[in-house]
Amino acid sequence: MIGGENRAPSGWRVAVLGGGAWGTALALAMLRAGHFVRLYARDPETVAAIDRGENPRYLPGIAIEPGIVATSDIKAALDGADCVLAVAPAQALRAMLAAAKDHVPNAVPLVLCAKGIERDTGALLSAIVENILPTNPVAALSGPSFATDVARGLPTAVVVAARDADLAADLAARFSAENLRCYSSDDLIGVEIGGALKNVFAIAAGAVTGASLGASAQAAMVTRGFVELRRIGAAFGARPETLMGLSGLGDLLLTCSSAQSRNFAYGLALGQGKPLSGLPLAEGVPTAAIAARIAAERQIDAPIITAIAAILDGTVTVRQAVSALMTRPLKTETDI
Ligand SMILES: NC(=O)c1ccc[n+]([C@@H]2O[C@H](COP(=O)([O-])OP(=O)(O)OC[C@H]3O[C@@H](n4cnc5c(N)ncnc54)[C@H](O)[C@@H]3O)[C@@H](O)[C@H]2O)c1
Ligand SMILES: O=P(O)(O)OC[C@H](O)CO
Repeated sequence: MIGGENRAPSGWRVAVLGGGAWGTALALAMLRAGHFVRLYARDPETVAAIDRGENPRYLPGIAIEPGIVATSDIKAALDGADCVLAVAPAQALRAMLAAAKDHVPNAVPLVLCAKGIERDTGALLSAIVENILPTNPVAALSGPSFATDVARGLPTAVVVAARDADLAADLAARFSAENLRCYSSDDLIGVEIGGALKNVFAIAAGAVTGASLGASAQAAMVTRGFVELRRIGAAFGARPETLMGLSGLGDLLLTCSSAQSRNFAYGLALGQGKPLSGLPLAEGVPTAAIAARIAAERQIDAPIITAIAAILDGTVTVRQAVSALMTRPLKTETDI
């Protein structure tokens, strides 16, 4: 057991796994919601920095208020946890859960906070949890929420989803605080799909801006991208109203309109022909590849996703992709 527990009587012991931008911001959000928070960061330098009240690598310039117990010992982070937030990048989730597996208390909720689809398998992140931790109920927290905004305590609304509506509502109530408003949903798959696919379109939006294709092209891309998101969502059984909500349309609008988004910034560099190596995490890169494969396998018309995947793997240039998209056979707009 780690010392220094200071949770409110009604608070939970929340284990946050992942010491990057989002893990640190969510640890702060959980602290402000009255929980006792342990933050697992595999990098001891991050642990030392959080102990000093900062995380300069991932949240530069943001003060980390005292109260978070940081550790690079995953067993200690999980000991006695009432709830676990998984905040490693999507492609690292399986490895992190494998390391956590023997220490996650039985039956406590595992809340997915990453946004992506596993590139090698096409698995949604909830399927990975259900495979590795079959006795832990899965939830997902998603929606338009930049880590810096949440860490600064700026007003933010997200959705917490679980297959069990009562669990989703309970988690949403426990996670909400003055400046974090959590809606609940029982459409876990819908929330996952929206959060994963919006990253691909954020890259596309950045590329449109970077290549100076104009505001009209930007609006067209976001609108038609949302059609693709809805098509793929439907194939996975997502409810349309979920895709219209915070985790789908809401997050699409945020990340397609702000260079604060790392996916948008990645696309911007792509469109400008700048080097891509060394840029921060852009979850849309692996998700584009697997989403294009899923669309092809399931015969879902997803030309923008396919174009972004082809640009990212170097098969076509941005200009060639735009030309191909603009000269596709005409169709009715409502033909989704
Ligand atoms: N940053 C945001 O604004 C934000 C907001 C909402 C959702 N998200 C999502 O949260 C997820 C994480 O993003 P982030 O912003 O924290 O990324 P980040 O690059 O800031 O940090 C990633 C962290 O994960 C850790 N990590 C990587 N592999 C690991 C492993 N196998 N085991 C343990 N830790 C591992 C890294 O050490 C790092 O601390 C992504 O899916 C992202 O889409 C991010
Ligand atoms: O910086 P991005 O592009 O990873 O986006 C962060 C969040 O997903 C925004 O909701």
